[in-house]
Amino acid sequence: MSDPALFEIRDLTIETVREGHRRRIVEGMSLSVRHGEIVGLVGESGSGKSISMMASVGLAAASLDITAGEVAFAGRRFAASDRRALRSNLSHGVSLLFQNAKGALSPFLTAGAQVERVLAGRLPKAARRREAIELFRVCGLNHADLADKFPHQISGGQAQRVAMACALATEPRLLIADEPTTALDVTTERELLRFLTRLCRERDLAIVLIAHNLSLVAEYCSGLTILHAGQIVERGPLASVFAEPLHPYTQGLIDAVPDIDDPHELAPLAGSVWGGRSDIERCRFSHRCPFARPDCEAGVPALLRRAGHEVRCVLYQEDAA
Ligand SMILES: Nc1ncnc2c1ncn2[C@@H]1O[C@H](COP(=O)(O)OP(=O)(O)OP(=O)(O)O)[C@@H](O)[C@H]1O
Repeated sequence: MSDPALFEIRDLTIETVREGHRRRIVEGMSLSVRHGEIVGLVGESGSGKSISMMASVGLAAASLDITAGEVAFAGRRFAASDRRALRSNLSHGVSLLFQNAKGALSPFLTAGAQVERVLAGRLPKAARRREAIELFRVCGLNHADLADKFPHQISGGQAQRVAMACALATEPRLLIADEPTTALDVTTERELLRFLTRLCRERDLAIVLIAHNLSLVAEYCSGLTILHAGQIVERGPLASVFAEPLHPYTQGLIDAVPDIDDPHELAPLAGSVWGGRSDIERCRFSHRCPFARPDCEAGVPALLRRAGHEVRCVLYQEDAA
């Protein structure tokens, strides 16, 4: 029997009302992560990655309507609309890591105090210093050198590691890392992601890695979900999606990745994420798709199993019949 999921989102739908019009910003989003697994959630800016993950832990803004969906964590199920139940049940097992830690850390607390402040939630005062030293070590930081420094006195990479130490201080089983390396240079980015991969193995920590950059995800994740305008267009084991990307959007994202062994002109994707018609149920990529045809706007294509993973595109509907 396969390992059951630690964390699962099923059919999450999020709506907003703007100028009297109801707008579905996430539609039927699902995602599953097993213990110790890293899965990537990829899509362009505005495609709904952050909002889906925030909603799944009860942190969606009050102005958003969670109209459908369920979240399961460590064997317990919750309605996705029950923000309070999600927050109180997931806050101990799930940590969040964002980009630009330097901006997110309190400028008035030293690096050591930031970590100890989180530890105060589960340890008596006397034990906090020892645990902070250990968390600094785990995150590749020297406590003696850095604990008394304020965020503006350390580098971006060090600040991100302090944020990671804060995230680990609650002993999470799942880390949601929302573009954690966007503000860092390429070398520090790789270092941090290698470090996260090691953590996964050593602590059985599961990670949802949110990213724009498909090449980054390709190196570190075992599963991949691709989101466009709030709809999943393709998902499955990373190796399978890369071996045979089926959706024109996935193909476009892959074509936009530079390849040192196969230099090619990078083709930016035409159009914008939310540029198409919003008054009908449709494939939300149709207005940008080079293969678009009338039935793309005749409803939302089903997610179908093809070539070892799943794809949502009318190009593959006929052979399903
Ligand atoms: N509180 C909110 N109220 C209304 N709309 C929102 C709210 N938060 C986000 N949105 C909209 O939801 C859509 C998805 O936003 P989201 O931040 O999830 O995108 P993303 O894929 O994470 O993008 P990025 O990579 O830039 O962070 C966007 O169109 C955004 O404008």
